[in-house]
Amino acid sequence: MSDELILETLTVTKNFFGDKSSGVNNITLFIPKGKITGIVGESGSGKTSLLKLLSGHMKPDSGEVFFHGRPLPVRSINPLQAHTAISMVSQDNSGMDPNDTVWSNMVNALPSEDANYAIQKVTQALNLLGIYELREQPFGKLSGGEKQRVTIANALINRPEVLMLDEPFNQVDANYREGLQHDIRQIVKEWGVTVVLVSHDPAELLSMADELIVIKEGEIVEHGHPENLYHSPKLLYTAKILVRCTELTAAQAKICGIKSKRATVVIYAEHAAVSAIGISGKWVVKQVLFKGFYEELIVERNEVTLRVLNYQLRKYAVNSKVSISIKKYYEFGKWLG
Ligand SMILES: Nc1ncnc2c1ncn2[C@@H]1O[C@H](COP(=O)(O)OP(=O)(O)OP(=O)(O)O)[C@@H](O)[C@H]1O
Repeated sequence: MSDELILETLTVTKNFFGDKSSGVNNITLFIPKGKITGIVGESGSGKTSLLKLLSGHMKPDSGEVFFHGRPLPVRSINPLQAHTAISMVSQDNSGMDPNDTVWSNMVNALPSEDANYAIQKVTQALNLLGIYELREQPFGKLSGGEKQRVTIANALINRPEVLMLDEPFNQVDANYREGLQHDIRQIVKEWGVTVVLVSHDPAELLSMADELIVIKEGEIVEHGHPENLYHSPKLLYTAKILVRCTELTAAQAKICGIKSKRATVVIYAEHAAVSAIGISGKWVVKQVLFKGFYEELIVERNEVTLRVLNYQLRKYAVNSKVSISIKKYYEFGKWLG
């Protein structure tokens, strides 16, 4: 059964300088209802522009955005029902007054002047994100992570159908980040809210998103289920964004024992195994990066540098000689770059 769609774009283009060098170009996409769609791409590829177009914050030069199958007009001073159904959390917490308390900030954002209604809504939203105790704090005095929680609570206050999140976890430490990710997944499950998530963190996108859209120079270049994109990327660009990997030329790949006629060979860190014994032992450990329950080794041979995962902690010291075996590799032609 195919997913019900909530947002669609049809050949949407928005350029800032009259040519294709900025913004987004000719984008047709479908956002499934009640799912988390992740948008990934290098810096400046057009992710935020796309969110603004999808939420009616920006008018396309051409093409159309549809919400529930109907054209979505650009926002004006009096927002339409469709606009209140789409809530956006931007990177800069804009819209929050740093000198005002969390409570006042949130009450002020509500359209109704009914005090009981406001108390109920704000209390609900703060509890949802587990931050009711922050209500009397000035927004500007909160930590980065607390600010993010408040901004997300504020965006959820009117129970939107779609929540757009533009790098919502970038100021948050690892523990807090996981808690916030968990809460958002819970809200998606319980409310059936649709999330569109822009992030630079591949681990976050792979674990949170149901669908991933890869964007490059303002165009969608690949899309699909995160697991499929991780294991079978069509483009080198996608592999480099999502995976801890090493990119080699065909000549460099030869040093790893790989014969390839393609322009580029990519080796994922988890597909290279290290051992202290073996016929070659020609690789030298250059760096040992402690990662908790595993290490990432940077090994070198004839100026070829590889990233390798190692689960036998402290087994290999810097400058020791090791053997490397490659279990799997990916080849990319020039035209797929
Ligand atoms: N209001 C604007 N005026 C002029 N150029 C803009 C404007 N907004 C975006 N751009 C340009 O359009 C391109 C895409 O920008 P956008 O912010 O959408 O990228 P992004 O993928 O979100 O980047 P990042 O990951 O760095 O946040 C960039 O070259 C940017 O400079």
